[in-house]
Amino acid sequence: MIDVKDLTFSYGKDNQALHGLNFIVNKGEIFGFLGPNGSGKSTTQKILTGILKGHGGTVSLFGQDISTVHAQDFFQRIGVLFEFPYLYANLSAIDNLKYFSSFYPKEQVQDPEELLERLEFKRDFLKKPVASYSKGMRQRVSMARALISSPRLLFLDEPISGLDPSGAVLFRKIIEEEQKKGTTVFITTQL
Ligand SMILES: Nc1ncnc2c1ncn2[C@@H]1O[C@H](COP(=O)(O)OP(=O)(O)OP(=O)(O)O)[C@@H](O)[C@H]1O
Repeated sequence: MIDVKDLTFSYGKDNQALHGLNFIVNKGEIFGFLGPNGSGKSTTQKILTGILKGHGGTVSLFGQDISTVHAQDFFQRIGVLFEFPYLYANLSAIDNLKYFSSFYPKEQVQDPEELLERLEFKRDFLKKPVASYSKGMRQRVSMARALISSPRLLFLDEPISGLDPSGAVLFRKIIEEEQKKGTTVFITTQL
């Protein structure tokens, strides 16, 4: 599902973040990508999810080199939970999810309300703006955003950050449920 060969990346001339990284993730695996602060985890995930361009080496997802795949086709097949939640602060959880769903074919999209219920999101806040949410609530909406398109490949950057212990247990359960459906999960986390 993921094949990374000799991956290199530099921020500018003198700041090489990745020096020849190699790994393979098989279909249906939950793959933990671990490393201390500054070791290049987020940089790698950003390259794998098409956000950061200009890498050296090759990255293949679904058996295709990502630099040759059409952007829309690529984004419709993956789900991403970012390190910093990319949500619209003035929109509610439901409206954020409706907006992000509009980028995917209808038959692929999950019902936002059902998804948030699965993530044990407080019903009272469904229609309140994201700006009024706690960190854990935002993380639940971000997870819903990653799952909204029923992706076959899921990238999760520090998924349990900001969650209390019961939230962390819930997220682990959801990740395992996704794996049982055949989804491949790439989890970035610190050591
Ligand atoms: N936007 C950027 N501009 C310049 N250098 C960057 C940028 N983002 C990351 N770096 C550098 O690239 C290297 C890898 O950083 P990266 O954020 O990928 O590591 P990380 O393993 O995800 O760290 P953390 O666990 O702290 O999130 C670091 O030396 C960092 O300073």
